Amino acid sequence: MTIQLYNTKTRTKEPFTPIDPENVRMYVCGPTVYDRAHLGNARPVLVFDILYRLLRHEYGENAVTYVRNFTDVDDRINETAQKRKAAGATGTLEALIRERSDETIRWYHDDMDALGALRPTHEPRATAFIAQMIAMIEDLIDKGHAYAKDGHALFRVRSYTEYGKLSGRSVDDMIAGARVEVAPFKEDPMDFVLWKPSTDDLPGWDSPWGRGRPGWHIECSAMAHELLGESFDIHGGGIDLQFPHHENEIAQSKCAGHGFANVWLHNEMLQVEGKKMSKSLGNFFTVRDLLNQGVPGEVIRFVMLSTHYRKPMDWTEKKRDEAEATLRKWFAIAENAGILWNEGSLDPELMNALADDLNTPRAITACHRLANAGDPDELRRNMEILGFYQKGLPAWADTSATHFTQYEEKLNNLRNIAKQTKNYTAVDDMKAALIAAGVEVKMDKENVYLFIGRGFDPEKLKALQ
Ligand SMILES: Nc1ncnc2c1ncn2[C@@H]1O[C@H](COP(=O)(O)OP(=O)(O)OP(=O)(O)O)[C@@H](O)[C@H]1O
Ligand SMILES: [Zn+2]
Repeated sequence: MTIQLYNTKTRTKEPFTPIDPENVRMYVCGPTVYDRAHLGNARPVLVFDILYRLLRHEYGENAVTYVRNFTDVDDRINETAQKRKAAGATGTLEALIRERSDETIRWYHDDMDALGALRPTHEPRATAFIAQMIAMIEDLIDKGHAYAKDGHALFRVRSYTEYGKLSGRSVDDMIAGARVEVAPFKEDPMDFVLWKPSTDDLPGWDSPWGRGRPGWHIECSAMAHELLGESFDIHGGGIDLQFPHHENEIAQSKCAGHGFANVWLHNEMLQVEGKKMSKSLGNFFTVRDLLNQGVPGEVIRFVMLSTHYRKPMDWTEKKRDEAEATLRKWFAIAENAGILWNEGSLDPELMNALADDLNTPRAITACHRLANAGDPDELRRNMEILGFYQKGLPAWADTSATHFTQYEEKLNNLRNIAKQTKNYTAVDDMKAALIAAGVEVKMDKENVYLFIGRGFDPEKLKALQ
């Protein structure tokens, strides 16, 4: 199978050839861990999860190294820690900063696990690689690509003639269009920060330029180099990072003499009314908000994969409902799979779609066809590669009749008693509790029938026992 990927660097779809098929290497820019991830942040996670699965399928489970970092040097993390300290929290500021990053990472894992995203091979925290960042900056200064001034280290953008190639802009256009900061310590307004001083009340690390902290861009260059080597195959992230973040990563790494990434992949944005969902615009909701509203992780995943990653998309109730209905149908078929469901091959149309620059909408169409054909083993196998079937059948889609029998019997008994006593309170109460647990209740003269409804919560159901 030939995997084709759209390389932002060349603006063409290219056949993918790894440097070393026994160790295919991918780096994706991860989150700044200051707060819960919003739904937009989940898009790159799911897109690169599909690519990770595809590469593992093609080259072998142990032949792919996937690195996604945590940016844990950030003013917004510090602010929360400072507020907690001011409110009387015990511990040093460093400890409170660490606590904030730790809890955000925990949330991130919980949320992305719920979407069925596999954990990357390495999830480095920037603060664990400060020494490598300092070494890389020193090297750039030695080579004349960077300079130190007033406690800062800056990258000399005009020393790298290829600057702007990834995003297809010239340095002068970028100066005209971008918000470049003019500062007394800069030779040129385009130059960007590799290292900056820290104030006494904030965390900092000793460096040849004084106590300070790294700029955001050097973090990714240093971690990618340390964990993936001089050259690697794929670098990914959202299109919002193409400039300046990725442009700067390339400049730093190339000038340090590294080959860096061969293929650049960028996912388009999740939007709200035509605008990027973002923290700064305030037009966001978190993955956890949706999960708490009873939207299953599989449904979120389905909606996200229904649009090709290079197209902008939005989240709508209609998409959610359709995704939920489709998955219910698929799970109802796939749950009848036999123990050897994993033995057969994957559907060629589905695999071709994924190999064609991760065409997940076409892969989903192929899955629809398999569902209509009705072979549970085959459907389950193909749902698995799309990540819909991670930990067995999800409770919300469990349609097995026995699941509800005890509750149906109990409600029926209550009704029989009520028919004698003419007091229906207990029946109405149980019905209300079932509905609150997301169960649909239907009754005819003889029987009670229960079905899984919207927002089904097995825990609430258990409380009714
Ligand atoms: N609306 C979006 N749609 C798709 N991807 C997004 C969106 N917003 C951010 N991303 C991606 O999420 C990842 C994590 O980004 P980062 O931590 O910088 O986001 P953030 O600063 O929390 O978000 P914001 O951009 O809302 O301020 C990056 O790969 C970024 O490209
Ligand atoms: Zn990055």
